[in-house]
Amino acid sequence: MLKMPGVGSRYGTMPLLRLKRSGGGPPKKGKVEWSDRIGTLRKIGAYLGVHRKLLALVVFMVLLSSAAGLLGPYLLGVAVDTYLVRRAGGNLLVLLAGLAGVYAVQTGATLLQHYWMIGVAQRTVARMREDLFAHLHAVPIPFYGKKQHGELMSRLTNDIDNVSQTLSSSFIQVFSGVVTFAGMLGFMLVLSPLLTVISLTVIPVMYAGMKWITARTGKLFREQQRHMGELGGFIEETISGQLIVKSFSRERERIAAFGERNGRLRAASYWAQTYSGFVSKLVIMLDNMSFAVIAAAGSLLAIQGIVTVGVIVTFAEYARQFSRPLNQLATQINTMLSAIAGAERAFEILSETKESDGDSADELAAVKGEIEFSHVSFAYGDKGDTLTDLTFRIKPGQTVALVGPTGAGKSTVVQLLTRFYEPNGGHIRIDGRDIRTIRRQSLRRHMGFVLQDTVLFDATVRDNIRYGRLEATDGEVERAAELANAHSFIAKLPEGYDTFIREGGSGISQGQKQLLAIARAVLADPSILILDEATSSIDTVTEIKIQQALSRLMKNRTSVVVAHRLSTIRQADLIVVLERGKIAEQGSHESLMERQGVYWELHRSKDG
Ligand SMILES: Nc1ncnc2c1ncn2[C@@H]1O[C@H](COP(=O)(O)OP(=O)(O)OP(=O)(O)O)[C@@H](O)[C@H]1O
Repeated sequence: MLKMPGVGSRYGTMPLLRLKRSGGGPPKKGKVEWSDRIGTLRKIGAYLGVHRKLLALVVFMVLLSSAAGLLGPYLLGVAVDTYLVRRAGGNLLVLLAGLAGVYAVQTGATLLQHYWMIGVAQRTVARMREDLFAHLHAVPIPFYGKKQHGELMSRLTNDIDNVSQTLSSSFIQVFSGVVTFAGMLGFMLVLSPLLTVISLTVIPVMYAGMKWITARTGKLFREQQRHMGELGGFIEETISGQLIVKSFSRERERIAAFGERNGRLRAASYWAQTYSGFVSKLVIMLDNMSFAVIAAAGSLLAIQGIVTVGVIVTFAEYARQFSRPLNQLATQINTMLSAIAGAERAFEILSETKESDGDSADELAAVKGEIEFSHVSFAYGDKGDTLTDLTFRIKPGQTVALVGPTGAGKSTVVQLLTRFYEPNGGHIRIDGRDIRTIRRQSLRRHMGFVLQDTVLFDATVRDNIRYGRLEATDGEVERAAELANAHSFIAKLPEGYDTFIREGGSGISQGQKQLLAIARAVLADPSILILDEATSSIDTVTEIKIQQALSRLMKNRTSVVVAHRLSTIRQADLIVVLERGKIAEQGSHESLMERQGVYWELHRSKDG
């Protein structure tokens, strides 16, 4: 059966019964290098750079709100000294109005910075998602065979979501934390260097505590994301493979295997959350400590007349806010580390090499349809040769049937012809031209596929057929369905051509799906047809309909058939019999029967 790795036969390629996985996701690194993180930050920076102007506005608003936040406590201190301590005259109302104004500016600036930053963040992650999605279409097909689909989905959703949340809030918080802290320090130094030094004594304790925590949380968040991806992959696999799970009564094993993965995610999340939770507790404790230190030291200094009561009020107010920027820094650094971990996983996809056509490859104009394999050899990775020295040729409009036992290499021939894989030796030519010199998209545009496992999208029957040629009119779609013998069953559907097909075509039989696939190919009208005959038993009436439709489709069209039905094989112009990757024999049905070789044996056993 023709299997596009991870794309074609769902059940065929799925490791459903493999209970112990070595783990999906990126290879586990012992230590996260800062250079890796900086690389990721640079990439995020490049995305953010597009919104420079909005970011500049955000930065301005952060500066404004931080400045207002600093000015408030200072004015409060002045008020205390002026009106309470010295009982000096003056207009208290003006000062209070000034204070109200400062806090109003702070609130306004905070709201605006939030509003603009969300705009930047959402646009940035939307572009990341788009780039990732586009890149998924640019990577070669073997990539999909290596990755769990749900795990890939998790990178596009969970991981990007993490980046989105961080950009929306953490960025501002960290920046304003730094600005506020620096400003506060400046103010404090001007007011009383001695009290400043005393208040800062808690910082080394805080720093040591934070360092201890963040060293653990970064790694734990990566683990958490990795396990989340793995679990996502497992869920996706289970949902799409429910039929197989149920047919083999493997529900219990499946649930147990889920439990194992869920347990790993729980453990990773538990420790990640626990450690990151420590941060805020630590900060509150230090906050109280610094308040106590300022109150005690400040009172002593005030008694000696070194500082005024107003300065203590300002310091105490700062002390209350002191921990806020540091807290923000610390907690947000955790969130940011988690987001960087997510971004790293997302960018990992972007760093996958794209399917490259090479500089010399160009478009393929009209195709007559001659196909030639000349001494073609191929191996999947460093496994031994899957195909060895394949040579055969068909003229335009002819049909070649690939036959042979399972695993002989029939599908691999098709994978090479479509350039999903490249041969290690020999040449494949279409109309005498080596396909390596043809752009993949251009090559595939001349090909039509009718595969065993027809993939239908969540769309109407009409649009599913139209997938063959997007600009086709409704009339052309219906004409194609008629030629494909699909019209009569479509007409009986509740809403005819406008019936919506859900979840890959549930509610439509296997045979009907094939008829739709044939209609798609009829509409696409390709020069070369790639056909993977269904092995599954289909009722006789539908079988006849499919046969009829296929004969119409194959007429005057070069066809490469991974053949299972004797009728198709018999009518083929050339039968290539494969055995363990080599051509055992080739020729027409009559000539091969006459030889009484492998084909003759195969034919006899099928007949019997
Ligand atoms: N993506 C892959 N990676 C590694 N090995 C593969 C891959 N696809 C197929 N193979 C191996 O290559 C050999 C030929 O496989 P292929 O699918 O071409 O056989 P086939 O004749 O089409 O079989 P069937 O009739 O069962 O579909 C098999 O041994 C198979 O295990």
